Amino acid sequence: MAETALLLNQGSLLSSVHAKANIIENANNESFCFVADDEVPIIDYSMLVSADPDHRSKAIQDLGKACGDYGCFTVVNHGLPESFIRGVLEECSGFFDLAEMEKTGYEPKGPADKIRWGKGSKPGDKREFLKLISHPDFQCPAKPTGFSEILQEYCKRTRAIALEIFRGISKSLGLEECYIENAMKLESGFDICGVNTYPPCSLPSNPVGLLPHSDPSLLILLLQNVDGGLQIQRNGEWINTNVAQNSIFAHIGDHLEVLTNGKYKSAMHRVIGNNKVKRIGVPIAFGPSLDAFVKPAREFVDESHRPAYHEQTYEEFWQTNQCNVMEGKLFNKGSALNIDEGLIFDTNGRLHANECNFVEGIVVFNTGSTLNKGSVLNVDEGLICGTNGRHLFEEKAVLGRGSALNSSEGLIFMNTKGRLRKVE
Ligand SMILES: O=C(O)CCC(=O)C(=O)O
Ligand SMILES: [Fe+2]
Repeated sequence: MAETALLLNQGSLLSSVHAKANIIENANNESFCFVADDEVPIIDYSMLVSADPDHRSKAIQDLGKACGDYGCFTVVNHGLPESFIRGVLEECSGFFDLAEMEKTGYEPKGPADKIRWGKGSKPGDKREFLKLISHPDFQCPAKPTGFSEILQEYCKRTRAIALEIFRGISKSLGLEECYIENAMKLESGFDICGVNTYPPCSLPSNPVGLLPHSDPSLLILLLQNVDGGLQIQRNGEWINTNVAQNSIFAHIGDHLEVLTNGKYKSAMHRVIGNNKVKRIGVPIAFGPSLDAFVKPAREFVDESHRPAYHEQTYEEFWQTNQCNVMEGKLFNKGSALNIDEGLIFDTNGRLHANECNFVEGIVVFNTGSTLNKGSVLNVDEGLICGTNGRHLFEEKAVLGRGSALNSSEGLIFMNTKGRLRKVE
């Protein structure tokens, strides 16, 4: 992997920065400094849309492997001009340069907000962010001049790229090209564009800029001004994403995981800051239509692959996760879940198979548990706690590296060397 993280645009965000080297040298051996020697697959978009069937079929094969093995990939040769990308990043940066009073008008007021601005409030969330609905009705702050226009154009052009990727993904799953598009009613897909900035962080204190999470939606395309900083988790280990100049990072969202019944899993990711430059990240999350019913498609369900996810419309999902736009997991803190005997959650609070076994990285409420139907669970960053009862966990459960379990209501589940331990 390249040691040098290149800045992708010019001007105030200019020059090159050794972000990766700084992080590793200064991180005091804490968990974030361990980065596996692995690289994110690259998808050549021009091959994916090629008229040559051999090129296209090779690209589809690569795409399927990337989705199945990594849950993410870097898109190159997507056709967006470099000057256009630079312009988008500059205008996004310009929004954050506005006087604070221009931005506070977009502070969240209620679930109907179409534009939200705010700052990360948790330790490990150093972002200032703007979130807006980019489809079906594009919403954007009017200032600075030119911001809305270029961002709208970017969202439109990126959407066209995302649709081609969805066609490739459908084919890679052995389905009709338009399968995902039709099943998820993407013509009226609910897309959210995020614009994030992270100040340079003072190392060697904890440099996490955004805590580990997966994103709702089907697919996320992310533009960033620095090559370095975004990490994804694979097989329990963090790997750096090597996003070369003018390329776009893509990762799978939770709802594609649901639709494929876990065949293509959403990518856990986080942002590590650097001590040189402010980072700009522009993720667009392409989601189903609000009225699309998202559940494991029958093509992915059989005797040995039972439906492993909750079924709901995309709108129902947002209704129970209103305040967490682009910030987390399918089931966030405060979600009220109806618990059936034997439901399984992974350490990110995602609902898994309805079986009573322990699997690596998965926490199971077994049938002997006094967590009853109707219990409310608060799920937060690997912390799983019941508000009305005991949890029974198998002693032999093993957690994947990077899991963080904490205390809950008198029971502590510790992740010491990856082993789950129950403390009375
Ligand atoms: O800002 C970034 O680079 C990534 C942000 C992200 O993962 C998110 O907003 O969900
Ligand atoms: Fe994210």
